[in-house]
Amino acid sequence: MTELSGKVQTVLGPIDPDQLGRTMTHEHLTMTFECCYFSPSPGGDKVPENPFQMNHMFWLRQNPYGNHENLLLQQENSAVREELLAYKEAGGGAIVENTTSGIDRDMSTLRQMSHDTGVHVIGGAGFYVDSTHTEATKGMSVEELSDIIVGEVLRGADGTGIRCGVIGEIGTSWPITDSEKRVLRATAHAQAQLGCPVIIHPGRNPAAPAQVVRVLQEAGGDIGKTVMSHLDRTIFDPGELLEFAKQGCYLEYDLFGMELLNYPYDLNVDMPSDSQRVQALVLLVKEGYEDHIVVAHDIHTKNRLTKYGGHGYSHILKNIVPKMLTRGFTQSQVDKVLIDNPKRWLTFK
Ligand SMILES: CCC(=O)NCCS(=O)(=O)O
Repeated sequence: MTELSGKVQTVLGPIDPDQLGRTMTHEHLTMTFECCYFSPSPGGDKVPENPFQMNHMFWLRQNPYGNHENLLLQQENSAVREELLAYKEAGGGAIVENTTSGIDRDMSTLRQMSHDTGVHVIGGAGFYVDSTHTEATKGMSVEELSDIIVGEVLRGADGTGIRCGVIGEIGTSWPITDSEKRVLRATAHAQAQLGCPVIIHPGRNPAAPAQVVRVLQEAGGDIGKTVMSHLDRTIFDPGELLEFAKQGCYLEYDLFGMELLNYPYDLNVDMPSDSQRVQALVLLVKEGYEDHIVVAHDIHTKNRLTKYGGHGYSHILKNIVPKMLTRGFTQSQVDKVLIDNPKRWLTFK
């Protein structure tokens, strides 16, 4: 299709897919999540100006979006570089960095981090959720949006010349907005032209993933080359999960390490524990979906870095994989989740 056919495109250039190794398919290394600040409930404890002290750590884990400083991951480049070295040491090979326009994508920093650590980094093209779309973005046609996305993959993003290797995370809300629908159609057009991987951030409703798939499909998208993110906070009923799995996209559990009592964006949601996430993966494997599962931590706040007492980017490799093996996964099934599925998804057609 293009000169990228059969390759994976990293921020340091195209590579042979076999070079990837174990891959987290949804992380952020540098970004801001200020768009999604969520004020702690009135009367609740407040953390002071400098929140990163031992006595505030439990509060931050429970209220990650209720403190402005916690949302500024882009201030932690040197800590993240150290974490990438630890990730490599733990057996990690690659990371898909899903920061798109709207949450401070920084391609030059990604390239530097990859260069310094030897971890392959795949950057993301396209746009995050509507609340971060500029007026200019909201005014664009599907064709104009698609041209931008294609340009970010073929020529580089944000004027850097550093090229994205995946479209997404493409942000959608619940209910989905008109601007987000246009971005989704543009994503499908760009994917049809490039034969590239796509990754979606669905709205926070169990019906959202299927709605997104419909919009992509109607616009000519390749669902078999698309990851649906955040299933752990989106679809809770096992029957609904298996119904959605029939769509044929990759099924991503990407909030490993995030355990909290009250999910601030929807208090009706009971955020699963890591053990419950593993149970969901076991169900998917039992039902024949082992070739469709991918996993990650989606680190997007400071408190999840090991520097601040968090789990870091190696948690899945160090703690979740052993748990998967005790819950019936074979080593070959673990390798599919960590190596084979990401590799197949990330390789350009
Ligand atoms: C930018 C990171 C992101 O979107 N993470 C998902 C957060 S949540 O929607 O699951 O709360």
